[in-house]
Amino acid sequence: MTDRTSPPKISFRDVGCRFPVRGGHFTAVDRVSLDVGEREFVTVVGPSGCGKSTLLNMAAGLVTPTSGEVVVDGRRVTGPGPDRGVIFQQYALFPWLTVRRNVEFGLRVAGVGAAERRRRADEAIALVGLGDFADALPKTLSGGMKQRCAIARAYAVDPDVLLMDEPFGALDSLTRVQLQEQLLDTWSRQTRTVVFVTHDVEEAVYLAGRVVVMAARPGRVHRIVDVPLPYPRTEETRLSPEFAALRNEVWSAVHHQAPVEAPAR
Ligand SMILES: Nc1ncnc2c1ncn2[C@@H]1O[C@H](COP(=O)(O)OP(=O)(O)OP(=O)(O)O)[C@@H](O)[C@H]1O
Repeated sequence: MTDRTSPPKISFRDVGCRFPVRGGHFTAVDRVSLDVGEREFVTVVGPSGCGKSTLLNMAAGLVTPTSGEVVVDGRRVTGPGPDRGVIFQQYALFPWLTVRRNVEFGLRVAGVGAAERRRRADEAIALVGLGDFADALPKTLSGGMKQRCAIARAYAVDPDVLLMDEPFGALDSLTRVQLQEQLLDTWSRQTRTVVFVTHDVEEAVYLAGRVVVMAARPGRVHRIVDVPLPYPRTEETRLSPEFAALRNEVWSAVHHQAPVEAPAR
């Protein structure tokens, strides 16, 4: 499904990010180089604080790199854009708007006319299985349904790239599995490139064609693990010995990272 021979969809080119802290700087991401192909599904895992969100936010244009650059479709990222949809762990829905109005919001901002807005919103709502709840307010929805709504909002704008930061992190494991399957199903039918940050090694392997394992202090790419399991992935995939072997490999890469040596004085 992925074409890694054509020019990359997203290129992290020697990208770094330092945040000012009292008395100096903290290097959150250090010289990361990574190409993500058109239609590729890449997951990013690593210990807490290793810079996963910062990396994603640089691709989203929400954080500016302090060195290097992120390039999408050959253009340097200088800010957010409709070509990149971002989904966070917190649903960030407007509580006073119905599901449909929430989903229409980005389209309204983009100046899409009312009829087209409605059509695209309803299509995205149906895609995430919320068709019966289009007129519901967020407070009447479960956590999983709220997250489906947030995903529908990103889908409606029809971005080429989906940047997802722990989108299922707050959900119970059953809902999480359902949303993983729905995401893969949608991804397989569309032409989207996905970068998905997670703490969950099993989730990382289940979804991805490649898992990027990051290391902390400073945040950098530690290893990249190919996941040559065929799509569509199913329960059988999760129970297969190949899946278990890959999960163990990624788990070891995350949990047995060599300690960072103190810099030479
Ligand atoms: N605006 C900021 N100012 C200062 N330090 C920051 C800022 N944003 C992030 N950091 C630091 O950069 C490091 C990387 O943060 P980041 O949120 O990218 O890590 P992460 O891998 O996503 O963590 P987690 O898995 O816990 O969400 C952390 O040590 C964090 O404290």
